[in-house]
Amino acid sequence: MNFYKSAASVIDHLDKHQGSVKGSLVTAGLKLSPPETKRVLALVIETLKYRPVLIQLLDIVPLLSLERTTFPKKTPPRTPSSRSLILVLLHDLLFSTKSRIEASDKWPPKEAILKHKSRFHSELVKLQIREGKQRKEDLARSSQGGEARYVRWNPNIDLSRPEDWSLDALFRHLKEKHGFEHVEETWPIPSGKFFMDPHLPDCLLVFPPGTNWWVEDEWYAAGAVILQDKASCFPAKVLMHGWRDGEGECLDATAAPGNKTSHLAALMGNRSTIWAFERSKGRFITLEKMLAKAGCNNVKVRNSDFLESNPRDEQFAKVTRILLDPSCSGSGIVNRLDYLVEAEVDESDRAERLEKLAAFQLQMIQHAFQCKSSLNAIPAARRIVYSTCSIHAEEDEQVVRAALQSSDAQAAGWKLAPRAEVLPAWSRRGRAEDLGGDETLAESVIRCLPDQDKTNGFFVACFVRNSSPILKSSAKRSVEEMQEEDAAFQSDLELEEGLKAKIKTQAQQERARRKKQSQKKRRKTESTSG
Ligand SMILES: C[S@@+](CC[C@H](N)C(=O)[O-])C[C@H]1O[C@@H](n2cnc3c(N)ncnc32)[C@H](O)[C@@H]1O
Repeated sequence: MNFYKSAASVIDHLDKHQGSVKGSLVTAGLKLSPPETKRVLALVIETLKYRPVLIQLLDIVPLLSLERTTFPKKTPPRTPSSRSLILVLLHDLLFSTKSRIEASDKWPPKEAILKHKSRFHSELVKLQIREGKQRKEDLARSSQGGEARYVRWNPNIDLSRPEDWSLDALFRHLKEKHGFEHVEETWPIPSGKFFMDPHLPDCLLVFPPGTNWWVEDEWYAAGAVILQDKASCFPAKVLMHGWRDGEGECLDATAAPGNKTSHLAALMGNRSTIWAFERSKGRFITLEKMLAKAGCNNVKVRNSDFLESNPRDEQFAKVTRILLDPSCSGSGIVNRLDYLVEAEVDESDRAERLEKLAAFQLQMIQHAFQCKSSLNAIPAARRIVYSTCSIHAEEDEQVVRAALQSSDAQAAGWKLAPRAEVLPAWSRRGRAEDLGGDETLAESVIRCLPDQDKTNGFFVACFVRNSSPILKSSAKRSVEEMQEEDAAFQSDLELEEGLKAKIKTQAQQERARRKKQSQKKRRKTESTSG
């Protein structure tokens, strides 16, 4: 295999399994001499440094579709993906010291790329100007990383305080105090601009990398904005799909530091109850502080181990939805490049560590599967979201598969929610090969890849069961109930499809209700005093 193909195979392998570059050389089955190893390692690391820029260029010059014959969508087994091959070749053409691809001019992949050489060069110059970089080398991924900074607007503060902390007020604040202008989604994000994220249009603001207006800002100090990566907002969003007031309560089994708990509280309009478990004493203190700052009024915190809780305890009888975001390897949190060059970790140590984590994660899911009411023998919990910030299939799809196959799942009828209920507009889904080849299961879960999705690496799966006291079978539901449910579902879809229908935020609705109430009170007082 030639030098470029070897490097591309390593990148494929890293994307799939993570680990160090050196480790990937071995596990990708490449047998190279020491000088070849050195050369391949250097190319992989350099390509990964420039990957965000290379991907932006490939969005503008879509080589995969322009040169489909040379770069097929599916490549034969034991050959690298076309995308990774293009990345390493393009890296050498644009960023290597010799600015050329070191292969015969007759090699079809080189020929195909060279056809578009001048276009790539001119687009690179444009990008450099847009980013304000003097040298093209300055486009390399820095240790700050990322293409965006995400900020979640927290409506709980607006709901619980007399002042105006609404989204509109935030937009005004950003314009007047920091000179930030609200625009439509644009990549790369121009400096001084921000937009609402198309997948979370009601709460997530997207700023250019390097933004830090919140330092010593009153909105941040008040807890009205929370710094939270986009992918980590997905679990609460998926868990609360179709939620209505009066449905029941929620449980967050692994809550600290509390970002997802406070997001859940916001999606519940700060009403009903969230039971929040945290095992560690130190992290529990952080959780309490965080929830107080975020104005969460509906959380009952427990400094205890979820696995030691009794899932059939009467106090949890009303819990219909559970969030499970257990400890994981954190391999998706990539804001530094150290994982690329870390000393080679012994493969067997790595496998053992992942095995232990996966066993714990599975145990947590199975414990949650048992949540049901002992009062009336009607299962209450009907929706469980499992998430990790890991990109290892061992902690993601493989745990989900084992959970589905467990006797607890089979006995209680737990299965995966369909894609339509799990952020359907998010295109990167699970790996079928780690779900027994089942494409439908793979479609049901979400994956995020660092660099490629402008988020941390992340995984979300949603288990559901039908035997719920709330969702009656369609035969028993009235036409009105079904229409209402369809409407709720449709509105979720519309939001997610990025149609950004002008919806009233919960805070606006709450303020209107409060205003109406006080007008009513005033009229009453006026009529009695008159
Ligand atoms: C990935 S973090 C959760 C992050 C949190 N969901 C957030 O978004 O801010 C996992 C947390 O679960 C806690 N934890 C791990 N095992 C637990 C258990 N069995 N019961 C309760 N908490 C647990 C850990 O101490 C850690 O704080």
